[in-house]
Amino acid sequence: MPAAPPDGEPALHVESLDVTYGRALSALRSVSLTVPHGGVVALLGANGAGKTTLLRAVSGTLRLHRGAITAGRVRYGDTVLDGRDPVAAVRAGVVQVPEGRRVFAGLTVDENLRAGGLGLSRRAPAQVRQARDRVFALFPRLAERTHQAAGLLSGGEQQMLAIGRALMAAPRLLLLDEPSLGLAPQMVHRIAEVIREIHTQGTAVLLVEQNAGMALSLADHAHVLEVGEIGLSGPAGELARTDAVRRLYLGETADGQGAA
Ligand SMILES: Nc1ncnc2c1ncn2[C@@H]1O[C@H](COP(=O)(O)OP(=O)(O)OP(=O)(O)O)[C@@H](O)[C@H]1O
Repeated sequence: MPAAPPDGEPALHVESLDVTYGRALSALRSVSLTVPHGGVVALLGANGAGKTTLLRAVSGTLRLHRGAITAGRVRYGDTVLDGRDPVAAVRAGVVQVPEGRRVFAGLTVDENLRAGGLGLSRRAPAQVRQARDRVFALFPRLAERTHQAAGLLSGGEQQMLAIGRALMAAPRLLLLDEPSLGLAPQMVHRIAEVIREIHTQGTAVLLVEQNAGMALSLADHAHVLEVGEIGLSGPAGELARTDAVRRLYLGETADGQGAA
């Protein structure tokens, strides 16, 4: 892995990015943002705004979905990422947890975790053990279920496993796509705590969330995507106070009350 930039310095650079699917569908237009080393950045937006597409462009999984970068570029430090090579992204230290907590249902918890470092050059068993210990410290429930088939875990536990599997690659930047989707409030709270802990341990996070309240409480900085373009950007606390974000994403009515 290349050397990390100093804390707080931009590490991920998305520069004037255009992405299309197939020949015609333009999903992102001239999107620019940065994620600082060790920072948390939230990406909000309505369904279909292009949030997942942006994560795919960074994690190198665009091509799997017939998408391509047609202008601009993505780089992590000095490494240019072309949207087509997930292994290059993992080697640069960038790992995505896809939406829908896709775990290997027929494999055990332990086997799922072992799959997490694949693509990296062979690591010493001690390094793998260290990565797994870190995951188990964050998610004691997984430690109690190492030999259980992942498909038998609850939804929240599967989300923990999906995050844990990504952490096995010891990322510098974790891309999280809707980690709270479909989870009970208590589990959403737990996932938020875990994201905070991951950040405290020095991993940067780019967080896509429909739960804007949670995302803005975790992030330093946030962007709102509107139909493929960045509409609003700013410090998370400031964005949370803008009328548009309060109404559209935090469920407040025009008189400032919470929606029923
Ligand atoms: N594989 C694909 N092929 C064609 N079009 C796609 C593909 N994936 C996404 N799109 C389109 O690209 C646009 C952006 O979709 P994307 O999934 O990135 O949005 P999103 O903000 O993540 O939405 P959601 O919150 O619903 O997941 C949408 O118009 C969507 O229909």
